[in-house]
Amino acid sequence: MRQVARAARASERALYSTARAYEARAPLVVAEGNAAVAAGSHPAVAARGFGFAAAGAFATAAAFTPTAVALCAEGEEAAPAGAEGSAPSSGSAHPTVVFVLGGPGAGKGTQCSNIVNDFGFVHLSAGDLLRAHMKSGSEDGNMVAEMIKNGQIVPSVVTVRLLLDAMKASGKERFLIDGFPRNKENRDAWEVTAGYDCDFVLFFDCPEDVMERRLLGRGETSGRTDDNIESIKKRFKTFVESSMPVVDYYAGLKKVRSVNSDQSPDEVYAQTKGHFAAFV
Ligand SMILES: Nc1ncnc2c1ncn2[C@@H]1O[C@H](COP(=O)(O)OP(=O)(O)O)[C@@H](O)[C@H]1O
Ligand SMILES: Nc1ccn([C@@H]2O[C@H](COP(=O)(O)OP(=O)(O)O)[C@@H](O)[C@H]2O)c(=O)n1
Repeated sequence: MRQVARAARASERALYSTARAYEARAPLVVAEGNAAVAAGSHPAVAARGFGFAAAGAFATAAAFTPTAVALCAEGEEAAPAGAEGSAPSSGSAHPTVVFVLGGPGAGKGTQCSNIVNDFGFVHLSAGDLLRAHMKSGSEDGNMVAEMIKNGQIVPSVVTVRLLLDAMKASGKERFLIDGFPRNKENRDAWEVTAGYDCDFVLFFDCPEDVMERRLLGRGETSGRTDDNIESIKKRFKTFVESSMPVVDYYAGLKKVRSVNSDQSPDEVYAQTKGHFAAFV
């Protein structure tokens, strides 16, 4: 099984190189520095001219994606990572990546800080990276700002590049990737561009009314354009329609480690850290 998975990964790498080669023929996608993962699924982006090269590139990405997903289902990461507290085997060819998911206000950022302190992970929040990108005067800053305010998911071509650049810049090997992947396009883009899947998903489960109360509380000081009731409702809708299917997908692979986050921060952390016992 391991040999099969290794051989499959080698062929995935070969496909990935082909995707890279394709990239050279897709100028607008290259302008964002990403592989054959395009913004084509996002009408707002197409309307803003992101989608021009995307149509062809997206078709290519779609052709690669089933391979990556099949590997994810069969590969050797899937089985061991499902075990509570297990760490990836030593000599792993890629960094340890934990995707941290949960609704807006579920407490992802709060708990990530605790894990960083105790288990030596680097915390990368996709939302924080996007907000910094939006303020950096980048060409697509206005589009990102508008999408965040509307609770929409920014095209993966932007987010995956920000995440991979931040990982590289850190020089570290263990990452909590918070608020990502937020939809299927995010997930597929990650697998095609990074070339490997997460080790497991840490999922914070919290009722909507609790999250709403927390977000309105956070909004009193956060200065965030989306911590208001109108944006919050839109974010909840996006979470249910686009993000929960990703959690369900990983649950099907037995990669989800779930925590009830409708408790005090200390109680939530007591549960959370149990999932990281192998990383002490
Ligand atoms: N377990 C908890 N109980 C009560 N409030 C919490 C809890 N966890 C986080 N908070 C607060 O709720 C708000 C949202 O938490 P945060 O960690 O930013 O969530 P997320 O990153 O999932 O959006 C913050 O103001 C935070 O201080
Ligand atoms: N993978 C991601 C993560 C965040 N985002 C955007 O950033 C916003 C804020 O995300 P966040 O993770 O910082 O905040 P929460 O909604 O979890 O509190 C989302 O509502 C999206 O608009 C995105 O487009 N793609």
